[in-house]
Amino acid sequence: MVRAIMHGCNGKMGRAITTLAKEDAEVEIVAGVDAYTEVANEYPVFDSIEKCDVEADVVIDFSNAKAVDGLLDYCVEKQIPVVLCTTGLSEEQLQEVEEASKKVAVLRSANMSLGINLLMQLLKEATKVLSPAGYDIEIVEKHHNQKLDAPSGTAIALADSINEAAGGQYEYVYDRSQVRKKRDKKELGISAVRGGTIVGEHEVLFAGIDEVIEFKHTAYSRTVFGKGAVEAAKFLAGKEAGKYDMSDVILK
Ligand SMILES: NC(=O)C1=CN([C@@H]2O[C@H](COP(=O)(O)OP(=O)(O)OC[C@H]3O[C@@H](n4cnc5c(N)ncnc54)[C@H](O)[C@@H]3O)[C@@H](O)[C@H]2O)C=CC1
Ligand SMILES: O=C(O)C1=N[C@H](C(=O)O)C[C@H](O)C1
Repeated sequence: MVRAIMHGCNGKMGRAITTLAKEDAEVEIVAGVDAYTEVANEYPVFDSIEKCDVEADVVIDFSNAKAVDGLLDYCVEKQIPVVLCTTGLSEEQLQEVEEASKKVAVLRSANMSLGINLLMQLLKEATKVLSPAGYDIEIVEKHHNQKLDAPSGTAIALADSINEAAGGQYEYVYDRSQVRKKRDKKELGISAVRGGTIVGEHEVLFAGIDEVIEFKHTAYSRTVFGKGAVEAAKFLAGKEAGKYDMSDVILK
């Protein structure tokens, strides 16, 4: 049985994972952490990770970028592997993730779903053919109106997969409203839409002369992310220090 601390336990994803863990005989949430504690939970809940004194094999994190620094310090100090799913991390924080992964196992992924992780592989193949052929590449993501960060971590991760396959030639463009010039071939546009309760949509367009190829992933519920996170937690428990990602869990 893998004992997990749910960091961000009272948020949308924390609640989804609490439900999934109850149905899974191989994982148990032994404690939660959340800045919001005004609800009843079936496990002890602390209002900050530093206060959590419950023994565990892994931390699952879906919280807030501001909470990630303290979480990494805690996991390094207690030597607990961490599945880091929070998005919107700064460049400095990504560097801290690198440093932490030298001392403890860290699995960071902006998207825990099987579909998006497969899409990242497919995009690399498409890019190798369509980028040299001059196709323009644009990403459009849509999310609910409660989301704090934009563009989504997934949109950036999809762009990074494309750029890796293209030898790093693309520059990401998030806003065209301040310039009056034609699109450069080396641009990779990323646009964010926010509204209602959209769980998560990502579209990648390869636009050429007289044809457009579109890849689209739609998440219809948070369960797709939750299932991936639970599998990642089981995979990461007991692993040695290092940087892991979802391809280690689901695409091997
Ligand atoms: N990697 C993936 O597959 C996915 C990542 N996410 C990301 O996960 C994060 C959380 O998403 P949601 O659950 O939708 O957000 P949410 O806003 O519903 O939940 C976040 C929770 O974190 C809590 N929190 C805030 N500060 C905290 C702190 N210092 N310590 C502990 N808890 C704290 C909040 O009180 C809240 O309950 C976001 O960054 C989101 O983009 C969301 C879905 C999938
Ligand atoms: O905040 C969300 O909801 C989501 N965030 C992740 C992201 O930023 O990519 C993943 C998913 O799309 C849902």
